Amino acid sequence: MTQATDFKKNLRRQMRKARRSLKPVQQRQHARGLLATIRRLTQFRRSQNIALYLPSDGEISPEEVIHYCRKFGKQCYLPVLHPVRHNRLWFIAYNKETVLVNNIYGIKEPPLIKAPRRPAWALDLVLLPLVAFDEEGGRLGMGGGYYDRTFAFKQSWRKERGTRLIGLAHDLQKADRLKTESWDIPLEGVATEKSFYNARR
Ligand SMILES: Nc1nc2c(c(=O)[nH]1)N(C=O)[C@@H](CNc1ccc(C(=O)N[C@@H](CCC(=O)O)C(=O)O)cc1)CN2
Ligand SMILES: Nc1ncnc2c1ncn2[C@@H]1O[C@H](COP(=O)(O)OP(=O)(O)OP(=O)(O)O)[C@@H](O)[C@H]1O
Repeated sequence: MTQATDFKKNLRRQMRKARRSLKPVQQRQHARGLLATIRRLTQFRRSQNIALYLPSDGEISPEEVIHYCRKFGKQCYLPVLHPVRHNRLWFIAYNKETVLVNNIYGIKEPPLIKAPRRPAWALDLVLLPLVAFDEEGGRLGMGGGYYDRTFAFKQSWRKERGTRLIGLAHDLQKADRLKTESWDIPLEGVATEKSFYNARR
């Protein structure tokens, strides 16, 4: 194994452990703090179709953001593992009536049958989960390459066009500058319970 992969593996283990160690009361505070960070962003205010996720493995919870979206008539979507195309995501509408099932990782997702889905490029904003981030928009995920593959089309688009990608994390998931791989899709920023780290300064 190369030194770089070793580094990623260790960082993943360390950050996943740190976020899992947060107490329920801290998780709830962070979920509220995250909403306070997000609702101020123009990128969020202007967006109508927004993809989020349901938290797992100690991830910061976007559930307060989901409630806020519903209250203000924004449509939420959840990622669903693509049944055929390897390591890609589909985005399915998520409403109060949506029934959820566990995917292979034990993360809740809407079932695919008959559900209205939206192509990745037609989402206004994607609030994506991550394991570690840096202030330049670098992201380390769970290692499946799901988001990188699904949003690979962004590499050929002008930066300011199309679907906007913002990472969500606990502030403690901030790392020193992460080495970017050729396939990594840069984030335009990362929102935590404390701040918004704008990578486009
Ligand atoms: N809440 C949430 N939903 C998400 C993601 C995410 O990171 N968080 N994903 C972001 O991509 C996708 C799922 N990707 C995932 C990739 C790996 C593992 C995982 O737990 N891996 C195990 C080993 C896997 C195995 O059993 O083979 C591990 O590392 O312990 C989980 C989710 C789509 N949905
Ligand atoms: N656009 C792509 N095309 C083909 N393979 C890709 C692409 N993007 C990523 N991969 C592959 O996916 C694997 C996992 O990538 P990486 O470790 O960067 O995932 P991650 O961003 O941490 O995971 P996730 O996006 O699921 O949270 C790598 O081996 C990489 O080669």
